[in-house]
Amino acid sequence: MYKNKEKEVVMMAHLSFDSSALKKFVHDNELGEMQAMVNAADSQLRNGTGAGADFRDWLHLPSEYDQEEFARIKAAAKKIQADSDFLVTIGIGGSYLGARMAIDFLHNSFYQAQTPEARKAPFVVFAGNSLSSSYLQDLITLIGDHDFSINVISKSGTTTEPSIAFRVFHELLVKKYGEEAANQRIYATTDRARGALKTEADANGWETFVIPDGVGGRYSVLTAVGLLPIAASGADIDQLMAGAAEAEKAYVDPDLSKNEAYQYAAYRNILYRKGYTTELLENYEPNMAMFAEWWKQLAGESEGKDQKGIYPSSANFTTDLHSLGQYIQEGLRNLMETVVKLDTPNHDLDVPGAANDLDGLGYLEGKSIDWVNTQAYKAVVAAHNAGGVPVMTVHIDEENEYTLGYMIYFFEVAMGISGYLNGINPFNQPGVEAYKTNMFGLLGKPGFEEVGDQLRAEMDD
Ligand SMILES: O=P(O)(O)OC[C@H]1O[C@](O)(CO)[C@@H](O)[C@@H]1O
Repeated sequence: MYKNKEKEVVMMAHLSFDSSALKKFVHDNELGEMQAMVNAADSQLRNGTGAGADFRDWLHLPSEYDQEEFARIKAAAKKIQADSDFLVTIGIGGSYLGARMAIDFLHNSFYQAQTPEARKAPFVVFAGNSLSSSYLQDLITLIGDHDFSINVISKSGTTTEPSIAFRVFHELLVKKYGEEAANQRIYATTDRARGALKTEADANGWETFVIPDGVGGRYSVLTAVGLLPIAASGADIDQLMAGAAEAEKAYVDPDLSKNEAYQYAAYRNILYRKGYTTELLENYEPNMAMFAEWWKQLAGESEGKDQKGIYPSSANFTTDLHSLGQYIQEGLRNLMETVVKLDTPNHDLDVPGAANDLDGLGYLEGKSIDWVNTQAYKAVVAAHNAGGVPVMTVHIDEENEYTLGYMIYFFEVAMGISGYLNGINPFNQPGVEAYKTNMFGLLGKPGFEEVGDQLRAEMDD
């Protein structure tokens, strides 16, 4: 494995935030001048004096997680591993993205195509995150006669997409195993006491796990929402929580010279006020593409409200340098970039030699491919910087559970601070109801008839 001394230092830090490429965009005095505002945001977040204070329980999840529930999650994961080839994980938004990104991040890039023996765990598949009938049928076909279990995840228990998918897979499960045995294969992650799913689970004896009241969907990956599917996939959730717990300690001091998560929040705010209104989260590892999708919900639902907020987008490098790269270099100058850069890959290879040198790559013969990747990253930072795009970098040492837990907490705490810095409630999401109301109207849901009539009339116009 390729390592150097500099990387060893980074490894000890697990994660480090690098703002050195911002010099052209942010003066030296500006960060310090944010300190008073950051102190106020910190107080809102830590003391519950800000809007949305009831949804801050994610802050102490890593250190205070219910140990009885944690043990049950691990036991359920073991049972699923023993009796299932597939775990159908049903949920959407915060009830989906965390588990999905973590499983991609923590496993072989071709996890999905591995044999069960190589994977040493069931194939965790996802449903209920779209309304595509083809997707559902393709998944049914993939599962075929294999053994499977279901983890249905919904705080409300009435979200349309997962509810439909759950009906489909529940029916399939009962058909395959009979009602009683099917009930032993359903794991419901939902509200502690209320809601449709909790009621149904209790009535049927399904094992249930809790989405705590004070944790919103996008902050729930370190609850059973993420932990059960992640554990079932064979990943080490003890290490995931240990990394997050370390970050919980690391990002507690509001002093901007010490707290890198707060620095990130402050720099985003400084840049946003200068007109950099879109942020691209970028990676140089294909298995981090879903991490950006998780981050987009975290940032978008937390900050995009009251007609303001940074628009969260993403790009996957180096592939998107050959598509979005043109726009980033020369398009509308409202972009900022945050790169998640992996410093030590799980595997490294050398560029092979070739008898002839027709592709002109001879000069790279014997060089590590990760070294090439890192030079590409450095080259892109310099090019985008010159082109007028501020770039920040979050360096992570390795792709493992510990680092992922650490990074999850880094971004969560940064978004909380960032939201308060922008004068909004970072923990609600009132805007997501608008499409639901219209959809319910068009679908004819009882109580929404008037909306439906009005929409149909407008559409006929
Ligand atoms: O867990 P539920 O209630 O099904 O909600 C799923 C997702 O829907 C939202 O409420 C809004 O779309 C998200 O915040 C949440 O993560």
